[in-house]
Amino acid sequence: NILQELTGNGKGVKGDEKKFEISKEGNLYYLNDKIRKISTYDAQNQHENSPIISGKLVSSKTTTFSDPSSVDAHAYAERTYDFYKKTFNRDSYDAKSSPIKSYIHVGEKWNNAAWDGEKMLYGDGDGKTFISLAGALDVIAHELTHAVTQFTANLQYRDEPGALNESMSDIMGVMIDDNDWLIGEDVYTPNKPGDALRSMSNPKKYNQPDHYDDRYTGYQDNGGVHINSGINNKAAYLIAAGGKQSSVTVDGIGRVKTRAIYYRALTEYLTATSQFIDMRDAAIQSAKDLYGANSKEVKAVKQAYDAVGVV
Ligand SMILES: O=C(NO)[C@]12CC[C@H](CC1)C2
Ligand SMILES: [Zn+2]
Repeated sequence: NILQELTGNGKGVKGDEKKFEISKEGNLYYLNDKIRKISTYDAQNQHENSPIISGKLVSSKTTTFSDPSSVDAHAYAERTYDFYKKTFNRDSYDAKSSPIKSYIHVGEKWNNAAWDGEKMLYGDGDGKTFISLAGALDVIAHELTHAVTQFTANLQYRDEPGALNESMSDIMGVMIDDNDWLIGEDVYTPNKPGDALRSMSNPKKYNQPDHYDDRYTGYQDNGGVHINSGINNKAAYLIAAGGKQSSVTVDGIGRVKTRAIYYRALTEYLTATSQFIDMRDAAIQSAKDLYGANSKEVKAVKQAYDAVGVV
């Protein structure tokens, strides 16, 4: 049976008008997209580590929704769902059209967002480091890509596999969001325009390494998962945009082919314990599968991993 489409509207975290799919039960409207199976809940500031975050499905007396975090969490989850379906023909994070549940207002001024293994959690931010983290499409795509990774390569969340896990989420985050190579810029430091949490084109700008010889080998951050992701992020940037690093020149192949290579590597070749060298091999093999063994795309992948010292 074809579900009747019902369109809701509201202003997002940045004050921009958005439209999205809702449903009506009785005399209330709900953030429940029955077509994509996406629903959005208010966690009412329950702590992010509480075992079970019960939440209230966001409702409204009219088709207009007034909570900006709920508007963006819902609309951006739809955008991410559509990106994966259209770009990779993947139906939700598990490719089995599992429902996507998002919880906003998690914690107190929580400067974070997370996929907790079964649902999306968004903090409101403290208003200085972050504003509501639901307000950035690249953050939502980053988090939902953690879910995709969990159901595919399932890269362990520590050391080199963990940095690759993080990098995959950054790569898909920038691919879906817009034509920049920045992560979190829409919700990071509201009083400092023009900065970002991370840069894939210039990881060092935000204290990430861009070469394997400079990798972090300590114990913080699960063995540097948000630090060493910069190395693979730079490689992905170079494959797409081209450039020169450590006297290696890469001839870029564009964002569309780059994301196809990484999606294929993630879903066909990477495993839970893949190291950076395995990422290089998986990307080369994926490029061969997609474009041919002697293609310029394969050449670009090899050059990029040479440039970041993963050889
Ligand atoms: O990289 C992350 N999680 O693994 C972040 C940290 C701040 C943004 C929301 C979640 C990105
Ligand atoms: Zn992450």
